[in-house]
Amino acid sequence: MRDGAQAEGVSFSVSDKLKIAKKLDEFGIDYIEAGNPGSNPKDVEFFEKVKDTKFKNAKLVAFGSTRRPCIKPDEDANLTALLRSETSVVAIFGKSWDFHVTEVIRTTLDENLRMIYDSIAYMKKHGKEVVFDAEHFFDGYKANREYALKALETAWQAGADWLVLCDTNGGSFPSEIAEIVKVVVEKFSVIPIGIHCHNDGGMAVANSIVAVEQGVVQVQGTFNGYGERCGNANLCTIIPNLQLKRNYYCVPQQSISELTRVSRYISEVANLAPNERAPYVGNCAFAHKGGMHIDAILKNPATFEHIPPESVGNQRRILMSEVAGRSTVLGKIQKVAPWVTKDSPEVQQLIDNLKRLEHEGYQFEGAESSFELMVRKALGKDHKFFEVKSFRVLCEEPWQADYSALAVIKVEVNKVEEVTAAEGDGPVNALDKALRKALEVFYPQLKKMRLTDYKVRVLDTSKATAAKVRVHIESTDGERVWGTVGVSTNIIEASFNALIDSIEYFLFNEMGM
Ligand SMILES: CC(=O)SCCNC(=O)CCNC(=O)[C@H](O)C(C)(C)COP(=O)(O)OP(=O)(O)OC[C@H]1O[C@@H](n2cnc3c(N)ncnc32)[C@H](O)[C@@H]1OP(=O)(O)O
Ligand SMILES: CC(=O)C(=O)O
Repeated sequence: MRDGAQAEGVSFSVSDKLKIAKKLDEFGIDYIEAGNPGSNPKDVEFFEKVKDTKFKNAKLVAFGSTRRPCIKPDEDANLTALLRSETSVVAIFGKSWDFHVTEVIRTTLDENLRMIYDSIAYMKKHGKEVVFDAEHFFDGYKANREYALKALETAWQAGADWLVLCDTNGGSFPSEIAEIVKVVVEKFSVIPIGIHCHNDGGMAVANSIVAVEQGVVQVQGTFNGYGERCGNANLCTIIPNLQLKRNYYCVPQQSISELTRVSRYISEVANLAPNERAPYVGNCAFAHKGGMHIDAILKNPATFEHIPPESVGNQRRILMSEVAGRSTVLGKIQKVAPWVTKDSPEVQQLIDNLKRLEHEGYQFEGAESSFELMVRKALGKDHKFFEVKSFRVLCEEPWQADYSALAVIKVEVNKVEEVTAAEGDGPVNALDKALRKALEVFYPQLKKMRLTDYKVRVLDTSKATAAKVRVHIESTDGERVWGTVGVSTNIIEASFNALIDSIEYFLFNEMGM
C-alpha cells in the first residue's frame, strides 16, 4: 500500500487505505506496509484511525527513512512519526549504494552507516520489529560490494529483524539477482532475508522468484504491480506462481481462489482499469480465440491452460471471431438449436457468414449477442418483436438549444403503430431515447434496460468522413451484460443496428425464448 500509492494515477483516501488493509488481511498477507507517516498527514491519519481495527493475520508496517545526517534519532521528525504510528513493525530504508550516499544524501560513507545503525537501534529500543530495506542494494553491490555488504552488516548489528534487498531501479537481471542473493543468504544465515524488486526491466516477478529459490523468505510486492515508474513486483503473479507451481506457502490455500476478486477490488478502489492481460487475474488470462485452441479446450482444458482458471477465481472465455472454427460457434448455435452438431451444414454456413462479416468490418468478440441473433435468423428461430417503419434525426447547433438533436420514430407492433419523438445529447442519444419511448408502450420491461458503453471505431481511415464505422454497444438490465455490433458508412445507421440488436436480444431473454 505504501509503494503502490507511489504509482502514477493512484491517490488513496484514508478510507480507501482502511478498506484495502482489511482486504489484504482477509486474503492472508502477513505484513502490510501501509504508509509513510513522515511523509504526509493522510498517512498519519490512517495510522491513527487504523488503531481501532483488529487484523486476523497481518502485521501493519509503518515505513520511513533512516535519520537525517548529523542529528540524533530522537531529533529526527521521520523517526518520531514512525513511533507515533504505534505499529509493532517498522520498515527503515537506508542507502547501501555509495554513489547515493555521496550524490543524494551528500554525506560521508561512515555517517551513512551510523545513520543506519542509530535509526535501527532506536527503533529496537522502542520494542519494534525492524525490517531494514537496503535501498539500491543490487546496484550498490555491483559498484562497491564491500560497502553494500557493510550496510547490511551494520543493520544486523543494530538489531534489524529482516534484511531486505532492494532492486530499487528495477534494472537487474534474474541471473544477477540469483548470484547476489546466494552470497547474502550464505553470509547472513542467522537473519531472514527479503526481496523488493521494481519492474523497470519487466523482470520484477522473475527477479523475486529467483530470489526465493535462493532462500529469501519475504517478498515485498504490490497487488496488480502498482508502484513507482513501471511498478513493483506483482503479487498477483508471484503468489500463484510460488504457491501453485513451487509448493511454497504464501497465503492460506482457500485464499488463492479469491485472487482475481481481490485484484479487481484493489483496482476498483485505486480507480484504475484492471489490466486485461495480467497473468492469472486478467480478463484475457483464460480467453481463447484461435479456433484450434477452442476445439482443444472443449476436448480437454489442460491442452491450452497452464492452470484451471477457477483455481485463482478467474474464468474461461471463448471468443467469437474470424479465427474461430466450428467448435467455437457450436455452443452458441446449440443454445438456440440443441440438435445441431459440429458436422451440420448450418454450422459451416454460419461460420462462413461470421468470417465474411468480420472481413466487412464487424467484430463479434464482445458482441456475441449480435451473433446469436444471426444464428436465430439463419435457423428460422427468429421473432419479429417490432418493426421500425421510419425514423428521422435532426441535429441543431448545440449552443442554440438545451439538446443538440431531435429524433422522430415510427414503430409497429402487432399492426399497431406508435410515433414518438425525443431530444438527446447528440443524434444517437436522441434516437435511442425515441426508440425506447416508442417500444416501452408495448414492452414496459424495457425500462429495466440501459446502455452502459458505446464505442465507435473508424474502419478505413483513409476515406476520412466517408469511412465505414463499427459501433459496439454494451447494455445491461441490472443483472446481465451483453454486447452488440453494427457496421455502416453512416454512424447513425451503425448505431441504430447495434441498438436494435441490443433490444431484440433483451426481449428474447425476457420472454424466455
Ligand atoms: C526507494 C523508495 O521508494 S524510498 C521512499 C520514497 N518515497 C517518497 O519519497 C515519498 C515520501 N516522501 C516525502 O513525502 C518527502 O520526500 C519527505 C517528507 C520524506 C521529505 O521531504 P523534504 O524534506 O522536503 O525533502 P525532499 O523530498 O526534497 O528530499 C529528500 C531528502 O531525503 C533525504 N534522503 C533520501 N534518502 C534518505 C535516507 N535513506 N535516509 C535519510 N535521508 C534520506 C535526501 O538526502 C533529501 O535530503 P536533503 O533535503 O537534505 O537533500
Ligand atoms: C525501499 C524501496 O521502496 C525501494 O528501494 O524501492
